[in-house]
Amino acid sequence: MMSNKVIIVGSSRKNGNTTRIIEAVASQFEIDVVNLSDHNFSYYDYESTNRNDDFLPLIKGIIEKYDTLIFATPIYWYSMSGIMKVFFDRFSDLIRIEKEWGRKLRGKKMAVISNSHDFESELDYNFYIPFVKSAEYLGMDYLGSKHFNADIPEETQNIELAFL
Ligand SMILES: Cc1cc2nc3c(=O)[nH]c(=O)nc-3n(C[C@H](O)[C@H](O)[C@H](O)COP(=O)(O)O)c2cc1C
Repeated sequence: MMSNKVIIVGSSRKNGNTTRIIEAVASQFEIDVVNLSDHNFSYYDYESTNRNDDFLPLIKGIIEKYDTLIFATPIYWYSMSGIMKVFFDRFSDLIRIEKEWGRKLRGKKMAVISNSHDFESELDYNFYIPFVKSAEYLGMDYLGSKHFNADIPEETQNIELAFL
């Protein structure tokens, strides 16, 4: 069955906490997964000299196939992971050189899955603002977020995702 939801994972390690949590989410909810580590793309370039790297085919494939994009990232320095930030920066290509693809994001849905060694109630800063504001800018509907404590493996059993 083709799912119209995809989890886009961006972590500095491929077999770490984020991947483990997302494997559990994906199997419980039958959601496809794209791991950014499987793709080669570089940080945003105003000259677009990297226009032939993996970013454009990757995002176009995601836009064509899915209506809900769930971004999964560990918390690194109170922010999304570096690879996820680079992926987000490349959305500027969809605003500058591939505008028709940027417009196709309008009306799609965005959600976020984060993890760290804290409980969600202990996050005393708004980690999710870049996602909320980016969704708003891109015309996407922000559904919400779910935070996992990577030290509590039981959290990945019987997961409830309020945003789905
Ligand atoms: C570079 C780096 C920065 C981190 N910064 C934070 C942080 O600001 N707050 C926090 O709670 N945990 C922080 N952590 C811990 C990670 O969020 C946590 O270990 C997470 O589960 C790692 O997921 P991963 O295995 O997919 O990398 C950091 C870890 C790394 C490697």
